[in-house]
Amino acid sequence: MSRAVLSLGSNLGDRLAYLRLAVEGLADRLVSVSSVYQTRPWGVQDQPDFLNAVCIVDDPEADHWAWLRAGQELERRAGRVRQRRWGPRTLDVDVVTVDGVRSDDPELLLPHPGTAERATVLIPWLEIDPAARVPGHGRAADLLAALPEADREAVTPRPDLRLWPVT
Ligand SMILES: Nc1ncnc2c1ncn2[C@@H]1O[C@H](COP(=O)(O)OP(=O)(O)OP(=O)(O)O)[C@@H](O)[C@H]1O
Ligand SMILES: Nc1nc2c(c(=O)[nH]1)N=C(CO)CN2
Repeated sequence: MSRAVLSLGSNLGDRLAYLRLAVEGLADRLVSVSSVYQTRPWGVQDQPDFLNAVCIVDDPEADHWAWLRAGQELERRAGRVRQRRWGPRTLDVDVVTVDGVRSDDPELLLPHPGTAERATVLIPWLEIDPAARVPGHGRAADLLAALPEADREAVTPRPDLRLWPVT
């Protein structure tokens, strides 16, 4: 069994449609999907706000590389053009964790290196798994509590945007 946590983000075009495309592409492996959050950009700040969400997926056949490929295939379907690091994108799928796997291969770093500092990942993840842990870093709830208040305030729930189920 392989259970992965995937972070979804979009800040170009029809952002909700791109997040839905990702969730629909994962539908047969979905365990749970967070609400949608509107988030101020970190990294490169002169770009539009993101919509972010996190989903938990499960597939007995999939190893961590399979989850990376699945995410990249979804980005391809969303017509993602790889431009600058941390820049705007139609769809970003990051593999946050896969079970307790640790990897320092630059093609697939696990857990995803930004996780412990990103309220945009921790808040949606904790919504669907309050006991979440980042391998090597501890409880997601403690990591979130240690972030500056401004980081947490930059993440706003958007209950008006339904991601899953779509109907
Ligand atoms: N855990 C991971 N999830 C997704 N991609 C990863 C992961 N670890 C390494 N990568 C690699 O990162 C590259 C994609 O980076 P990308 O352009 O999406 O970075 P970014 O989204 O701008 O920044 P960040 O990864 O810090 O969010 C791919 O080549 C992929 O192989
Ligand atoms: N708020 C927010 N900012 C970002 C995000 C993201 O998903 N949400 N992703 C980035 C590239 O990985 C860069 N900046």
